[in-house]
Amino acid sequence: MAQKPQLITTKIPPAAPVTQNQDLYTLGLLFYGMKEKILAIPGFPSSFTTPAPPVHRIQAAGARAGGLGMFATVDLDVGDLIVCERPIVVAPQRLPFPEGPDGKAAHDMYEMAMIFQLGPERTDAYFALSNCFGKSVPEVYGIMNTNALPVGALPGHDGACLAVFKEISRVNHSCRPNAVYSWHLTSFTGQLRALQPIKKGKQIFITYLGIDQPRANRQRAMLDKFKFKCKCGACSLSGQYARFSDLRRTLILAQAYADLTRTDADVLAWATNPTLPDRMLVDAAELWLNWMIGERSMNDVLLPVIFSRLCKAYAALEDEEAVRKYAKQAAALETAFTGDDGGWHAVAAAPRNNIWWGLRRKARQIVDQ
Ligand SMILES: C[S@@+](CC[C@H](N)C(=O)[O-])C[C@H]1O[C@@H](n2cnc3c(N)ncnc32)[C@H](O)[C@@H]1O
Repeated sequence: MAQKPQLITTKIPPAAPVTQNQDLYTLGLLFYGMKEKILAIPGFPSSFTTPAPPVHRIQAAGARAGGLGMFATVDLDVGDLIVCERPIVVAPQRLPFPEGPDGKAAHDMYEMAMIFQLGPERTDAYFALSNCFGKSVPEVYGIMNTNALPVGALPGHDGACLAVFKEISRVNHSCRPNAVYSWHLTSFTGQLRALQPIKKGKQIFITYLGIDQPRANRQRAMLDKFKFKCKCGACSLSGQYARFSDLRRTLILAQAYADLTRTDADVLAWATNPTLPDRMLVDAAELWLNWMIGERSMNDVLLPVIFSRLCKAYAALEDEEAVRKYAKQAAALETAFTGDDGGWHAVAAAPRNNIWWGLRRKARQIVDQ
């Protein structure tokens, strides 16, 4: 019979800096062998910085989202780092907890191990987080499922893993988010960045689940997984505005899949065929971009494709201003999603230094000869 994977509780990174700063280490509820593979990542753990003094505050969230929430304490621009932190706990998404009385014993054991290894401050921070499952599941598990954010696959385990944070886990959900969370493996941190300009005093929202879905699907999923009825701006629309929003989101999702299969070949086909209208590609790409911005549904698959098309097509049309504008916008959003501009600042700095530059004119010259 196959051996069941063994779960252990362990500190990551190693305990050395713990005495100086409790916030530097994470408790891993991991399968045996994972910790060694994580520690073997080249450069692990890399250092990280977070804004000091902080640019956010945790306070009562108000009517639209229950309990506490995170608020900006300064004006923030697209791509600005709001907070970077090591999680309190990481764990595989699917924990092989046994059912029945054995399951209760296993939870009690993990709870004890967590409290023992986390120390009082981090334990208090963990158990102060919200638990939307009440007493229907053991508390450690309820808090984990209410607050965990994705960290993808960690070395040594094929399935998805999750992380619970002291600060980032306080961010409420909106189907029109103004911030985005991302995970950085080498520094073992979660990062929160602005997805649009956020004014001082405004609440910061991320999205918990895919939001390129009609409202009914989003609300069902939110109720199922997080036990609340979303009352965000998009969910509060009525009549034709609600139908329009549903339609736009459905089309954005469909387009994201369609654009995945496209390559530069169709940009080249347009650029080198002067009989096709000049604005054929840019009109379509600007429509998708405006819809995404209108819904604040920045599909991270579609967005790079759209910006890449816009910059190539406007370079082919020799519109320096437009290339610069879209490359700057792409740099800010790419930074928001990944922490890195993805090379877009270089495109913005030299719009003519681009193999697509002037392709339409050259194609016309060839036809005219
Ligand atoms: C990760 S916690 C967010 C922080 C939480 N509000 C707190 O007080 O710690 C997730 C829980 O917050 C609440 N929540 C988050 N977004 C919400 C929203 N848009 N509307 C209502 N409740 C929301 C729900 O109870 C949900 O289960």
